[in-house]
Amino acid sequence: MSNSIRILGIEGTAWAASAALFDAETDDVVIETDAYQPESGGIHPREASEHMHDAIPEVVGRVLEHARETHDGPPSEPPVDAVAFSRGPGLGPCLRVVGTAARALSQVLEVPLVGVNHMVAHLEIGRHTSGFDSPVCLNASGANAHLLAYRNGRYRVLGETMDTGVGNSIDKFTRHVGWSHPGGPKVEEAAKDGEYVDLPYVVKGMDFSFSGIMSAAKQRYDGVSASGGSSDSSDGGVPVEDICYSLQENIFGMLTEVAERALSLTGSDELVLGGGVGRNARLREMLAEMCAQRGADFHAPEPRFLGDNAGMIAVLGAKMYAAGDTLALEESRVDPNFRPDQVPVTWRGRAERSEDLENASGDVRNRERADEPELAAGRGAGSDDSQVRGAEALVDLEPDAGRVTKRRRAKTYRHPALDERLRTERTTLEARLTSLARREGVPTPVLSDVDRSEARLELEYVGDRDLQAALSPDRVRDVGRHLARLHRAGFVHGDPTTRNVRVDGDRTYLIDFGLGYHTDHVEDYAMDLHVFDQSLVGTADDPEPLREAAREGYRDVGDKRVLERLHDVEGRGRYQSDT
Ligand SMILES: C[C@@H](O)[C@H](NC(=O)OP(=O)(O)OC[C@H]1O[C@@H](n2cnc3c(N)ncnc32)[C@H](O)[C@@H]1O)C(=O)O
Ligand SMILES: Nc1ncnc2c1ncn2[C@@H]1O[C@H](COP(=O)(O)OP(=O)(O)OP(=O)(O)O)[C@@H](O)[C@H]1O
Ligand SMILES: [Fe+2]
Repeated sequence: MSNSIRILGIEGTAWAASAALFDAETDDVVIETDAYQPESGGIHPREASEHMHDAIPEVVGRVLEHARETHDGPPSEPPVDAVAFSRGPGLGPCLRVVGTAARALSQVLEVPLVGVNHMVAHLEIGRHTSGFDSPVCLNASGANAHLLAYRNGRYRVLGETMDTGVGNSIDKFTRHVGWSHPGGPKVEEAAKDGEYVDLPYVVKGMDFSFSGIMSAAKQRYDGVSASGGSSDSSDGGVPVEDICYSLQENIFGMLTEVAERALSLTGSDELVLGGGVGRNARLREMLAEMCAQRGADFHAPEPRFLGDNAGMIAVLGAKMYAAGDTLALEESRVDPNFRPDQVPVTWRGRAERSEDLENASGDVRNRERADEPELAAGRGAGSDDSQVRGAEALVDLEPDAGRVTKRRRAKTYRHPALDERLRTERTTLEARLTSLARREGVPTPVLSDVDRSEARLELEYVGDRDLQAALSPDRVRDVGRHLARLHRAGFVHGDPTTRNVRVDGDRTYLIDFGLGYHTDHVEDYAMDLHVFDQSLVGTADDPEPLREAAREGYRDVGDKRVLERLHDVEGRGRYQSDT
């Protein structure tokens, strides 16, 4: 391998026609971007692909010219070592233009082709610029929103949006109020003059959904109450700046909460942010504050690396190229539904620590660690044996007295009104559903005291370990049965992870019902099971037998329509076009 790698990156999944040159020796990234601006409405796939068709050759031409000017070798040598391009996810018509351009360039320049997953690139650019070794990543982009963490050769999706991406949701609201695309920056600007109004807030384990909050936002703007009736104020609706402010508080509060839950579940103390919505200062502020309070490190790349850009494609392309991860022309098809967990991660570890890339990184701290650390059970910073810090609460453990005290402390990153509402609601629900579950034959701790105003619960100490530390098919099957019993009784747990199950020999107890709620929708039951399934995938070395056991247990007691729906939930491609 040569002692310096130079990669031409090409991006064009939706709106950014972009090319970049990454020089691994100097760590320089030169990016040329030509943005597609719809004349009205959101992104039209056909118009966007026409933009790619015109703009990609131009941005590539400029970057190649720069590559030639800065190339040391003889003019007969190609000015770059490989061409990297976004293979997906994205809009099919756009991806095809980019794929065709990349293939042609690789043939003309006689250099290999590297096919990059755009979402993994959003993550890896943060890992590259921070020097973090194994961070949790929050991707907050237009068409996506998800949490990723590395485990056993893949980036696992720990949690994601159950409907549209975060940026697209915001853009739909701004279209409704007549603002031009993209809406995100306009919401950020308007929010500066806003005050807080109540809007829905939906997280399910580490998954979340935006559809409810978005339709409520539109209705309140229009002056229609959620029940369909009277006006919100005399001039028709809630002032738009109040809605923008509150949208940011709730949506970014949700993203920050799930990010904290992912840090807690994985035991990681590093978070990176990726995606265009990451340009929002309020989102970055919330994430930074949450991390500071947990004693975790937070990193957001500079703005040019957050929104779609070819720089991130070139940087990940260089790592893949160094690992020998190139594509033959005949297997270089684009994939509009390319999920990040489909990508075999070839470049981490030995290949990445090749001298070239090691020297190239601006900040090399943490790079020396011997092996890839596995995701570990996390007890949170500063805890000792008698106190556990969960993602939400501080739990004092008194096993000898057979008692635990759980306090939901204020989260200062959240708006105080929202924080108060969530803590009271969840404490009340946890008390009610913990008892209700036991009546349905599901082992849970007995509740001895509740103080709603202090968001404090006193509960029986149960089990001697978390399921996370004692995974077995029998126990997991038991949990499958428990969930089916709850669902038969018309409610969900809301956060059934391997840390919210306590184990005592063969017996398994469900704890932490604060995200539960009453519902008769098959979709909600399937989601509950999906959260458990995701937590098995996120924490077990060999999750398959456990996932099967969970389904078996559920099948013993529950409604098979829920398992059928689970299959749909899992198969749903989350990439949705914006139109
Ligand atoms: C697959 C790919 O095409 C797609 N890319 C994408 O969505 O572009 P990206 O640049 O990551 O994000 C654009 C979104 O980012 C939002 N955005 C940009 N600046 C913002 C800001 N200051 N506040 C809030 N949202 C912002 C825009 O409104 C828009 O919805 C993706 O990564 O999901
Ligand atoms: N009743 C109990 N008996 C024994 N241990 C408990 C009990 N309740 C909680 N714990 C311990 O404390 C940990 C955190 O509790 P809990 O899940 O209720 O808090 P949390 O902040 O909601 O956590 P998270 O949101 O991360 O799931 C549990 O994983 C478990 O190890
Ligand atoms: Fe993107």
